[in-house]
Amino acid sequence: MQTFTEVPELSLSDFTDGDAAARADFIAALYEGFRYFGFIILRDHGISKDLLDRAYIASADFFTRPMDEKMRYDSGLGGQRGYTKTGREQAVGGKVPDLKEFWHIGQEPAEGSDMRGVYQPNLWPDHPADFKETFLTLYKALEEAGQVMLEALAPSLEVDTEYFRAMTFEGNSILRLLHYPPVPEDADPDAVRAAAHEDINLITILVAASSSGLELLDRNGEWLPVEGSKNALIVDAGDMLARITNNHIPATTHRVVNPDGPNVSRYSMPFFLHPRPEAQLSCLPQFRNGSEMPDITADDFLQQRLEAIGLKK
Ligand SMILES: O=C(O)CCC(=O)C(=O)O
Ligand SMILES: [Fe+2]
Repeated sequence: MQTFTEVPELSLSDFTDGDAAARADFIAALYEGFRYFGFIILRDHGISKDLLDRAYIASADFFTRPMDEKMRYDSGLGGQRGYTKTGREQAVGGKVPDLKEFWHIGQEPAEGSDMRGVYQPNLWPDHPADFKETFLTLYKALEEAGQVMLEALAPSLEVDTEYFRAMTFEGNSILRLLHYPPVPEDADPDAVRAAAHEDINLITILVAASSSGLELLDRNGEWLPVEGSKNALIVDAGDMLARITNNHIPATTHRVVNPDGPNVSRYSMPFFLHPRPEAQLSCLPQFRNGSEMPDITADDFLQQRLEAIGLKK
């Protein structure tokens, strides 16, 4: 296994527009970065700066509204749609909730799709006016970026190019708009912006945050800051990918620490790429060695994990 001291940064255009050699290099670098860290940084991903800027403006516009307005969109659906206030979600086994509030946007299957009605409907705030259009566009762009990343990973995992695209087609993916407010003076001393956790899903595409704080736990047990260049995407593997590869691709533990500089808000936007609910998370035959986890559907696994993090009623 290739070893690294920093999270590698890759250019997606090598894969999407490069010649055969550039594509092969991208495929190899993605695999090596994912294998070692479960994380890579992605630039030249084709998602426009204008869309990312609009998304950050719309997100900050919503989160700075009065609490009673935000609470109108508290769906009570176990936090899977609309607004969730601070104090609700905590990492598996955590003692205190994270210092964050967030908004969840789910899949909107195409007209005529047999997935219509399967997912909870999205909620949309009245303000800002471009919220729905902006985040449906961003959802689709990040979903496509995630599917391309899995397509690029497929040859290294010895699965068909279309394997992950079929598994995630109209899947139960979530776009999460996160706001970490300035840390309150009376915050529990143990509380952090996001306590150490692993993501539940296949992979996460994270629009690099408005400020630093994200750290991953490396193979030596040390916390390593993850800093993408401006407008880069951070891509990490979740438990579902670890499960089907029998931890060959690790779901790396990560966290968001409280600021040590100015105590200001932090915004980020992770997109959690999920399979379709009925997809089987069986370990691929090429990774079986007797230590693999039992078969489970993506939806059963998700429900177990939502309960563990306090987002299921
Ligand atoms: O805010 C970040 O940079 C990371 C958030 C995260 O890890 C998560 O929501 O799962
Ligand atoms: Fe995460």
